[in-house]
Amino acid sequence: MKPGSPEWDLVKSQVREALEEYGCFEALFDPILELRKAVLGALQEVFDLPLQTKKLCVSDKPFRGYSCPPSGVLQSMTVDDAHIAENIEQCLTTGLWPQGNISFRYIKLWHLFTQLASELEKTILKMILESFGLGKYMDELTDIANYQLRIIKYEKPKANKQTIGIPAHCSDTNMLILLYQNEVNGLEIQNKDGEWMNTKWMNTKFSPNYFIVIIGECLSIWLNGRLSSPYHRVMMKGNEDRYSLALFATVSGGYMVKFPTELVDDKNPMLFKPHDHEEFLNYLSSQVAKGVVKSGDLISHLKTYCAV
Ligand SMILES: O=C(O)CCC(=O)C(=O)O
Ligand SMILES: [Fe+2]
Repeated sequence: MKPGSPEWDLVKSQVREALEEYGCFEALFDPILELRKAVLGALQEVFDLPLQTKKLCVSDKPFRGYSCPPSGVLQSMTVDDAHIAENIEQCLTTGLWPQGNISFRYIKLWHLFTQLASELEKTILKMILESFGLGKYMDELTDIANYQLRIIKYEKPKANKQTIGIPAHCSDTNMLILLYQNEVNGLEIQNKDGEWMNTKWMNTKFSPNYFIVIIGECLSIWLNGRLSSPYHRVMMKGNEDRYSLALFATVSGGYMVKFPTELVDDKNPMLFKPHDHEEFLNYLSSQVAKGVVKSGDLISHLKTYCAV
């Protein structure tokens, strides 16, 4: 799709409409089909490793590395700047397979996945910016982009009872989230009337070539509150494990997230102070450590942090 073509303009207006109404949409993206089997197979192999091995995937930055919250339903591994293959290599090779070998296949796969998904993300971001007449900021936001890749496993419920995979939250503190999953549905997104819509609502038949795209808090703040991040959660039922890959497109530390002046006028006062995103994550992590912030909190920590 060429920027400026009639098709581009049509999709751009659909993206804007969907984000205003739901804060999310489904994007069909065929190039991902080539990687699907290998990428999902690799996820399964990684999460099948012993717990002590997975725990070796660590990071000195908060909310990266291996994580397994107490519920035991969910496990995840997050790599920062995953568009740089060495970062995936460092997480997998030094952490999980010090002897190399097997990990090189995964590095290539996840790097390719990140590259493909980030291309899609850039197209979507460009459409969003253009729809607000802010296309000139695209280069700046591309320069400071950080693509975090999170791989996630949700255990199938025990005793066939529905369980919570991730509690409801609207607090993904990034620009855009692109979610890709195996055939086990479970993601639910809340609409403006407070009703939970599952992925079936978005796609009556599961299709292996789609991403769910959700707007994150950081972009909502950058847009001075013009679009909002929807509450979403993962509910597990049935007798199969769910695997998903989340590409969190975020901003690099050191960059001050500040909305463009075009978005402020007499009718639209400034709602948020500029912030350095990495500083915010350090602050949030200290609040989690103190027990002040808990998983399942229904507030937007970033918006509270930046509110004027
Ligand atoms: O796995 C999914 O589909 C959702 C993941 C999610 O919402 C998150 O990691 O914040
Ligand atoms: Fe989320």
